[in-house]
Amino acid sequence: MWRAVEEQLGPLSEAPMVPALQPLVLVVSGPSGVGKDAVIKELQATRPDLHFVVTATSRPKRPGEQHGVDYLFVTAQQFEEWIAAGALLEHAVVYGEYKGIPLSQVTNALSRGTDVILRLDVQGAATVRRLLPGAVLVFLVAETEAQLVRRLVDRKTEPLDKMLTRVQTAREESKCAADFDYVVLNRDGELHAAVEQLAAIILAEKLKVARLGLAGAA
Ligand SMILES: Nc1ncnc2c1ncn2[C@@H]1O[C@H](COP(=O)(O)OP(=O)(O)OP(=O)(O)O)[C@@H](O)[C@H]1O
Repeated sequence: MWRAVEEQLGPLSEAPMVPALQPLVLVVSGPSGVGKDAVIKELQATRPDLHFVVTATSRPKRPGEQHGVDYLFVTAQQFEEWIAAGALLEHAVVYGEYKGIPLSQVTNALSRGTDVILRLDVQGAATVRRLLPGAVLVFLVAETEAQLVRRLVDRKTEPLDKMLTRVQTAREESKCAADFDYVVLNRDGELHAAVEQLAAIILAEKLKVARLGLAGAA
């Protein structure tokens, strides 16, 4: 039968129908207190195949945070040297402290074929959209503004003046969802559901025809 098919239609190709999946860059963003760190930590626990970029910051460590794990805690001077050397993909002053993404972490992971997860504030996400147009941008939201502030208050990491700035900024940033590709609702007590949704986004994005280079291939 095989031979008959080949005789009628010519040799049957053993070439893969689908090229190897390309690594992607996924940005998790959203206002302060929405749960970016919490969601990323939970995703990290189940997905050793992803590279979670360790953001550099000049802000002081919060209790329980570890250098090189939660953030790279560096001095403002070190930060400025990195900026001058072009060693950061993106950087900004957020609530009076530097935050930035070491470029080498991103390029090294992508060249190994590994997907990269970035945690960025809203202005950083906009910068990455310009620099890496293929990046997938996810906007995390809480159920309500009140819920977001409850989380920040319960976290007990900000004094009142910093809290006011964060809530005011969150008000503005909450209007930015339209600049993102996906919105994920991080409901209180349902972190796991938000993490599952992120994993679903990663999978769907990797299988997109355009990303596989198949668009217009016919
Ligand atoms: N789904 C959830 N249910 C209950 N608590 C949550 C949930 N998600 C996050 N939290 C808690 O809310 C607080 C804020 O979360 P987290 O620190 O991850 O926010 P963030 O977006 O990273 O904030 P920032 O930008 O200020 O660093 C933390 O104490 C975290 O444990």
